[in-house]
Amino acid sequence: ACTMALLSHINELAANGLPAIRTAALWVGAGWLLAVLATGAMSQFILARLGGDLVAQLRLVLSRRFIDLEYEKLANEKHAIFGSLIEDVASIAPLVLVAPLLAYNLLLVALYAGYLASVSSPLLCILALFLCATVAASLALERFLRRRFDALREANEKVFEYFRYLSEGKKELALNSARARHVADQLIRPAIGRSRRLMIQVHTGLGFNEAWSSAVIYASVFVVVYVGYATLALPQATIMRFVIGALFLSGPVAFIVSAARQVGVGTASLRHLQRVGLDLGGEVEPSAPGHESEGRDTWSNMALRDVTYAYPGDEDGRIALGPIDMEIRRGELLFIVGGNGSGKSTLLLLLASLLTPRTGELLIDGVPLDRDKQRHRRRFTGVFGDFFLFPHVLDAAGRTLSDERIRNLLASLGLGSQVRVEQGELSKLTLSTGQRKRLALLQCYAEDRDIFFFDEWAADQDVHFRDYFYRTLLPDLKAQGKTVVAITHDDRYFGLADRVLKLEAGRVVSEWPAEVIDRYPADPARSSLQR
Ligand SMILES: Nc1ncnc2c1ncn2[C@@H]1O[C@H](COP(=O)(O)OP(=O)(O)OP(=O)(O)O)[C@@H](O)[C@H]1O
Repeated sequence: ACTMALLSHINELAANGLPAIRTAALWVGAGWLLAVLATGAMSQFILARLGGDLVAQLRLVLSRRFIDLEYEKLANEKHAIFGSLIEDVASIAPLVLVAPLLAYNLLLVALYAGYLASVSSPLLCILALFLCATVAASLALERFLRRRFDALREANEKVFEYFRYLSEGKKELALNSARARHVADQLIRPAIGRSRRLMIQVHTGLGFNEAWSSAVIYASVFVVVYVGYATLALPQATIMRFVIGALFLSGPVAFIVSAARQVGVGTASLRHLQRVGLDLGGEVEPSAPGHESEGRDTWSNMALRDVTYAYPGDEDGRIALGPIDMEIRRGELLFIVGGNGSGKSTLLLLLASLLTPRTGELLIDGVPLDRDKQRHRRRFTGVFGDFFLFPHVLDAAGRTLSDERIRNLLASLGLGSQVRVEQGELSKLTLSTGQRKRLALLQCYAEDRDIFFFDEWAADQDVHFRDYFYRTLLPDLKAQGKTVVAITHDDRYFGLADRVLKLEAGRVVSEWPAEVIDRYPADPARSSLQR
């Protein structure tokens, strides 16, 4: 409104010349200018706040969606999803920020159009024809470029995947210059080349659109002047007022056209997020409440019946596990053994309901686990083969463990002198692989859930600590009533288990009960076992 008033004042002076009291015209002009400045600054402040709020909300929603995303989805689209964390958030943020500015500029266009209608409706019709041509061309270009934007998004994903090779394979690349050259020349260079080509195509299209739009605006002003004099025989003052107004209008129109850039990149990222299962729509529900009040969990038997599993990423649909029938009894110490690729880790993920069986079902005390997977998952704590360490030590309810308790655990795991703790946060996670596994074990003790699982936990431990793990820690857990499922290749400790389940090519080939394990293998240390 202030800009409109300033425009009207300028037009008045341009058409009629200065009034008798010249200083009055000056003060009125200065007043409107100040008003434009003040309201402009205020609206920018409001827009900045709105933009900041929108970006914060976007980040919150995305992080919540990542947390809610099923592991199964993530496991098979790791690169795509990590790419989303980096690229999509970066390109959706400007899209979100541009939205209020678009609204603001659309409002300005509507106001200027209203003003121009009051000057001359026939001239506004001519201008509108040109603007419609610009909008139609922009929309057609958007449709044309949409596939290229998606292709650019995919090409960037490939580049990020190869960048990961650089950071995660740094040691291997430093040792092997031939591989480093292969990664640089055969992988990264072509991927960057493809991304560059697409980027040039997309941005040339957008640049052409911007150049076309400003040419159309100038053409429209030219035609307005020409038709105004030649055909409509309008007075000079009307044509001048209209031309000045049209030039004011060209600013917001140019902004709207140039916003197509952010909109194109941002919407390609939105489509990518949807493709990988991260829909930004809907509300962010508050975090699931603690489960301290759930009461005692009384399960006594957990079974897989006729279960098969095939990884979705596996194109030939190869069955990774099954058909399999097995059970876990509450309070037992179960070892799962078998060769590489026999399905041990997959079995563990199915038991914890992190993977969903393709056929068959998981039964808890004979009842199929259909709903409330979260509740079932809360029964488990453990160390995966590819575990991740968090610095904060939390109990099962998500409360920080006391520093004193953590220090005791660190000391019992032989890490007292290496890792310090302050307000439940470990000072250091960059340790040797074996030591990091001990920290992962510490987290399990902190969580203290019903079922402890270990995926070849002891493989990286020294002889002393491995012995301590099998002969002291596991029996202690069992004595506390915990159920322990351990994947292991350490056959000299098989005798400690209640049962040993052997897998081969995804199937259970043998199950040794305690009596048989007692005779196998011959272990001189067995005599010292409690059993
Ligand atoms: N993410 C995956 N995508 C496709 N196939 C997979 C995936 N993870 C495992 N597999 C396949 O599933 C089968 C079982 O794998 P799993 O990791 O369960 O074996 P494992 O017994 O734990 O092996 P290891 O002793 O080497 O850890 C294997 O044939 C493996 O190739």
